[in-house]
Amino acid sequence: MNAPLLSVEGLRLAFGGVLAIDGLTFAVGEAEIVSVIGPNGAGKTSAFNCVTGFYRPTAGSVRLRGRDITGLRPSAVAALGVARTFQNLRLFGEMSVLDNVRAGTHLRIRQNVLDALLHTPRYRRSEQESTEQAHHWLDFAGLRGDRYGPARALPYGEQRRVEIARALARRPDLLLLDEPAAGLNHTEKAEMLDLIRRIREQGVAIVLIEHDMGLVMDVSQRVVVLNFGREIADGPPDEVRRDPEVVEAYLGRDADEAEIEQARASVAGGRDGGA
Ligand SMILES: Nc1ncnc2c1ncn2[C@@H]1O[C@H](COP(=O)(O)OP(=O)(O)OP(=O)(O)O)[C@@H](O)[C@H]1O
Repeated sequence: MNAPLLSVEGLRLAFGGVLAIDGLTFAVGEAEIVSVIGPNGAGKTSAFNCVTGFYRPTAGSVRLRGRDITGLRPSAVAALGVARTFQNLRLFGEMSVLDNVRAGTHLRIRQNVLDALLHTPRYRRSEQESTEQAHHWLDFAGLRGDRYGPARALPYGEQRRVEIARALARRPDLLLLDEPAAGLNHTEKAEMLDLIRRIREQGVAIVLIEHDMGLVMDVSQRVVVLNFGREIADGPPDEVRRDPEVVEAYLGRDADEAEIEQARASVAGGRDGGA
């Protein structure tokens, strides 16, 4: 049997005395969408940082198509086909929107220094190709704003699209999205849901951290739940949303009946369930 695209096994991460992740195991198949959910501080972003090489886990392994990538540098992980976005946007604010995305294409389009210095036809062709691809991914991400002005001038929701376009320009097999719908209004969230689905249709697998349960339950094939660094559930959305331990994690132990009902509705997602 083929190894899954991503497999995380027995991951642990300690910061001094704080155990941010305490034994996380999950796998992501090709073109699959897996969400990682959990209350604030549960360890979700830390898990992303371990997968993408920003943190070296204290124990456990991260494998990409069976190859051990634990502890590789972020650039090495990216070169193997893993792209990510950040909870707090990390665009080059003064750079044009187009150049931000062109920067994403440079992993794929190789240039050498001599070509660049001499502006050879080969260099001009590769620059042209990079620009065309950047436009393509900005179109794909549904950017409406000005592409030639500085990225920081775009509204927040548009900047999120640029960040995703830049990640896609790397042509990843696996994309990690850290709270892509945070701060978006209702219409923008619906468009984000559509974009995530279209990314998957391109054959890209997605790991999603997201607090909007409606979005998570709609788009995911599987949901992994973390609580205080510990994995408490891994299964299809329908199963996870009924799991009593998951409902409790979102609530605490001392909740009354009404609060439990409310949390159940929230984890259930759907029309009224957006967190
Ligand atoms: N660089 C760090 N140094 C020390 N502790 C950290 C560091 N990064 C995260 N932590 C701690 O690790 C735990 C998990 O944090 P993490 O940011 O991964 O949670 P999260 O589930 O992504 O939360 P949120 O939903 O609020 O983004 C928290 O207790 C946090 O305070």
